[in-house]
Amino acid sequence: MIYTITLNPSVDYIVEVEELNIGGLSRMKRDLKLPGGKGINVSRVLNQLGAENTALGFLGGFTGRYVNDRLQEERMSTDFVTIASDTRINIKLKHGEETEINGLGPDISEAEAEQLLQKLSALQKDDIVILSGSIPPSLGEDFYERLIRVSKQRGAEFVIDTTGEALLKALKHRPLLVKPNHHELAELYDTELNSMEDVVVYGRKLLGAGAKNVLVSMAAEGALLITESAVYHAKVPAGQVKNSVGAGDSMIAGFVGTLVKTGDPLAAFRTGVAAGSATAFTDDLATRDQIDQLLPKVVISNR
Ligand SMILES: Nc1ncnc2c1ncn2[C@@H]1O[C@H](COP(=O)(O)OP(=O)(O)O)[C@@H](O)[C@H]1O
Ligand SMILES: O=P(O)(O)OC[C@H]1O[C@](O)(COP(=O)(O)O)[C@@H](O)[C@@H]1O
Repeated sequence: MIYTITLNPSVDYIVEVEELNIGGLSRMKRDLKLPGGKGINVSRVLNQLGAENTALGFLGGFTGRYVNDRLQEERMSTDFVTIASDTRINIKLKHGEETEINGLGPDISEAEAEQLLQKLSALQKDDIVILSGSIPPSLGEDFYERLIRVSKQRGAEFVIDTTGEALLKALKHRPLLVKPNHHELAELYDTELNSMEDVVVYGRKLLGAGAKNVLVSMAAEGALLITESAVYHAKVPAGQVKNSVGAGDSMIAGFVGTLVKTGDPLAAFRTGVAAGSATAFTDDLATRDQIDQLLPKVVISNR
């Protein structure tokens, strides 16, 4: 069974303006509210792929109820801890470019945090826990490590998609997969990545530090899969980008969902890339049909 954990869900408020008048008034051309947060996005795409999973994390207030209602409409399996504070609202501003303003996240008490840790005591050997997104400051930077320790004690594997110290600290616990984008990878090692070779060199460092599989996503430039035995590059299929929010999460869902089903990292990579691109080419997250259509158009080569 796959579990996703979203410590910091959101209502993603997508706003499109013709022109952005900083310091003046801009009128919206279009707006859209979506249930967000990285693990929640992973769960929604896993559902599309028919991969059984349960979404865990914290939800609170009117925004938390909105996210929960939307997930129930999609008949998702969820087991969130209800918290006293409001789930955040993240602004995704489209004005030719995409500008994102993400909230820090709500206050979460130790008692609420403990409730989530308790839920992990039901994990079983070979379950997969996907830890995705930022940590609300009230939980403390080491919260992922607490979740990883409990997961490992129960014999579960884990995937982690976060940034900075929290990612570096997780590596020694041997994640099944990490998926930084190329900007996050550069930031992690305080460097600049000027070529694909540079990306491979720094991607391999993540492998050396403990990750079993490394995916480095590079938006329109595709992605790299780096394993102990090989390095592959995938070119993305052609298409019109509508909303790339959630592309990385979709990629993780495609990869993990297919790896669990087939045990084949290359098939998993192909589905991951197709799912990422299918999400970039649609307003909301990708559907199964959209992913299936792109699968044969993903070109993978050995590096
Ligand atoms: N502009 C795009 N065109 C085609 N595919 C894209 C585009 N943006 C993202 N994708 C797909 O989604 C994957 C993840 O996107 P990326 O933006 O790198 O991740 P993140 O959302 O984590 O920053 C990419 O590897 C690619 O397969
Ligand atoms: O927890 P963070 O890092 O603030 O990210 C949360 C945001 O990431 C998203 O999950 C999208 O992530 P990706 O575009 O990286 O896939 C949004 O739904 C959400 O607003």
